[in-house]
Amino acid sequence: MNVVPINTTRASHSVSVRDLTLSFGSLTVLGNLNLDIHDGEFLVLLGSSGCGKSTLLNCIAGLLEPTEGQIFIKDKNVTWEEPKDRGIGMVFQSYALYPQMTVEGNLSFGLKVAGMAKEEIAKRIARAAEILQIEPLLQRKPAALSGGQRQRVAIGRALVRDVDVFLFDEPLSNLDAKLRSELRVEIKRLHQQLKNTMIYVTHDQIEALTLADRIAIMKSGVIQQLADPITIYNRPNNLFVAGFIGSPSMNFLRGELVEEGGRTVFRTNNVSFSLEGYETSEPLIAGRKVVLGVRPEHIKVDGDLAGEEAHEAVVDIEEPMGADNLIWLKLAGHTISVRVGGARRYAIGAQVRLGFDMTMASLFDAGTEERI
Ligand SMILES: Nc1ncnc2c1ncn2[C@@H]1O[C@H](COP(=O)(O)OP(=O)(O)OP(=O)(O)O)[C@@H](O)[C@H]1O
Repeated sequence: MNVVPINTTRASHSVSVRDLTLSFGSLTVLGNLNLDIHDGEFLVLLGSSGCGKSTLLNCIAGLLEPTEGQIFIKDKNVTWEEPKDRGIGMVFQSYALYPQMTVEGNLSFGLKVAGMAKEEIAKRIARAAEILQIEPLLQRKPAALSGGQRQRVAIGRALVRDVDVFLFDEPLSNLDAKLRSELRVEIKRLHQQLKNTMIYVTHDQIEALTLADRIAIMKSGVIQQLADPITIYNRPNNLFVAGFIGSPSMNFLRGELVEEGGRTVFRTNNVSFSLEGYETSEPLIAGRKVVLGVRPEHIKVDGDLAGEEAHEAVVDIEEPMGADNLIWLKLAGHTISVRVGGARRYAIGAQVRLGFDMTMASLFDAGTEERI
């Protein structure tokens, strides 16, 4: 008889959240939430303000005690462990540096308190300073640092602790746009270099799409979809995810599935759209009220069309954005946006022909709002 050791049947999880419920009095912020984060994974918790992402991160960090459920880090049940005993390092939106200490003092403080040997502390600070390129700043105090430099020091403080898991709570949201994109690239490089598990909270979809191995997109304390960024972008689970990700937003057309010439087509305001190329494992049954979602870059205009079905539309307004030109058009009683190359310009009122790339479209049930 073959005996399979229990732990070989389980995937390697760095962090596991099991049936987590967190309530503040009568307000349940997280209800029965489950999430497994792989070893070395960069997981982004994404959602709008108040959806519970910081609450989830704080439960993992040990800053909030779950009402129910358990949390495992590296297969150890840490539900009742102190934050300092969880093998985590946390980086917050506010840098929380000690103003009276130098950068070096800030980096070494926690290690000194933990009683670490001087040589080991020096070694760790040198390594962190090199990785984060803050060597020239070590003797400065936080007041003499820019926001980006302060946040690097805050990351350094987590780095010197040599933790298994990094937790980031909107670390870039206090920085201006340019710094934010620079530090975003650095955090990505840091992850590629260290290969630690990182859990990163943000409401910024660009941060989520660019940094994440997987995104957990949340609404009202519930994970709506957990998948890699391309899947989230191209095959959103439901209307909420489809509308949250993408800028400008996906175009949504409300209508109905109808039978026409032996095929099921999408019909809205008396205009029919072929669904040829749309992939689904469900049968498309006539009579169902649906929402058709198409991203602005998945609509072909005039010369891009290659003999597929096309519809007349009228240019309403255009927004040139340099590399791209976003045109807003009236089509079948809807206003939709289409992304074309920056060099292509359209006169207001011009008539164009549009074709939807149904292989990239999304169809949702109008009632449940779930993907078909
Ligand atoms: N200590 C608390 N007492 C009562 N309610 C709280 C407490 N902390 C958070 N909440 C509530 O829990 C919900 C989730 O808050 P949380 O901070 O997790 O949201 P978030 O998604 O991180 O949003 P943000 O991006 O604004 O921080 C909110 O409705 C918030 O008002």
